[in-house]
Amino acid sequence: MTNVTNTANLAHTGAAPAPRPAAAYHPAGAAPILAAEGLTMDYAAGLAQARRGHAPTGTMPAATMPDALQPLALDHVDFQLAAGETVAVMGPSGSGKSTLLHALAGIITPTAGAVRFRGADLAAMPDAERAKLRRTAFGFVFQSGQLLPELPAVENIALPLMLAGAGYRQATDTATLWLERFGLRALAGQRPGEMSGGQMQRVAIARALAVQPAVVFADEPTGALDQTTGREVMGILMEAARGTGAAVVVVTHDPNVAAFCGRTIRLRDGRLDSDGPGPAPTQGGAR
Ligand SMILES: Nc1ncnc2c1ncn2[C@@H]1O[C@H](COP(=O)(O)OP(=O)(O)OP(=O)(O)O)[C@@H](O)[C@H]1O
Repeated sequence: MTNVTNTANLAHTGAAPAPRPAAAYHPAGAAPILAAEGLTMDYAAGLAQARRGHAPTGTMPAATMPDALQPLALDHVDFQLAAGETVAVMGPSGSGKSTLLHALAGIITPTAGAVRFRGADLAAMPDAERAKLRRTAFGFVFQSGQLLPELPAVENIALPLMLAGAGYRQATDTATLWLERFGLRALAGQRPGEMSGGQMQRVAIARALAVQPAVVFADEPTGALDQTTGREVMGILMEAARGTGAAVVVVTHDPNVAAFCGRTIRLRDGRLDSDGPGPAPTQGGAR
C-alpha cells in the first residue's frame, strides 16, 4: 500500500524578497527536476505545423487571427523547478500562465525551446512515454470539472493509481487513506454532483497526490471557491504536497493563494517579468 504520510522535503529558501532580474533565480543548491529553456509558444505557428502533419501534442482550437497579429503566448521563458519547491505563477489575463503550465506538464509542445523532466526532453519522448509521465510523475488540479461525475469519490481518487498499474483493491485502499487523511471518509461513496465545491477540490487534490507525483500542477485551484474555503483548500494542497515531497506549480490571480508558495514568478505578455522567493510583488512593482 502506498505510504501517504512520509516526511516533507521542501526546498523553501525562506529568504526575504529581493530585487532580481527575471530568469536569474534558481533555488540554491538544488538540482532542478523540471527545467524550461527558451520556452516559446506561438499558437498560430503550432496550428500551421499541426496542419502540415507535425502536430504538437494536445488539442488546440483553431486560431482566428492572422499569424502576424498573434503575439507569442510564451516568449523565451527560462524556468527551473527544484524537488519539493512551491511556485506561484502570476500575471495579467492572457500573459501566458496556463500556456506555461500546460507546456511544463507536457500537455502542449512548445514551438521553440525545451522542457526537461529530470533531464529528459518531453518533446523528444514518444507520445506513450509522455502520457505515462503525466500519469505517474505529474498530478493535476484544475479550477473545477476534473472529477468523473459517474464515479464515487473513492474511485475518482483510485483511478489514476489503477491507470498506473495498481489493482482495484490496492488503489481503493490507498484512496480511502487519502479520504481519511482529509477528513472525508464519509464522502467515499458520494459522486461529485453530491459534493460541495470545496469537497470536490479536496477530492481532486487527493486524486492528484495519490500517485505520489514529483510535481503537482494546479491551475486556479481555488478560482471557483469562496475565500475561506479557498484558503482551506490551499492549506490542504500544500500540506499534502509537503507530506509526499511533491513540488507544486500553481497558476493564480490571487495573492492570498500565491502567499502559500515559497517562490513567485510573474509573466507579462508571455515573458518572464520577475522570478524570486517570497510573495508576488505588487502589480507593476519591480523585483
Ligand atoms: N489554444 C489556443 N489557441 C490560440 N491562442 C491561444 C490558445 N490558448 C491561449 N491562447 C492565447 O495565448 C495567450 C496566453 O493565454 P493563456 O491562457 O496562457 O493566458 P493566461 O495568463 O493563463 O490567461 P488567464 O489568466 O485569462 O487564464 C493569450 O493571448 C491567448 O489568447
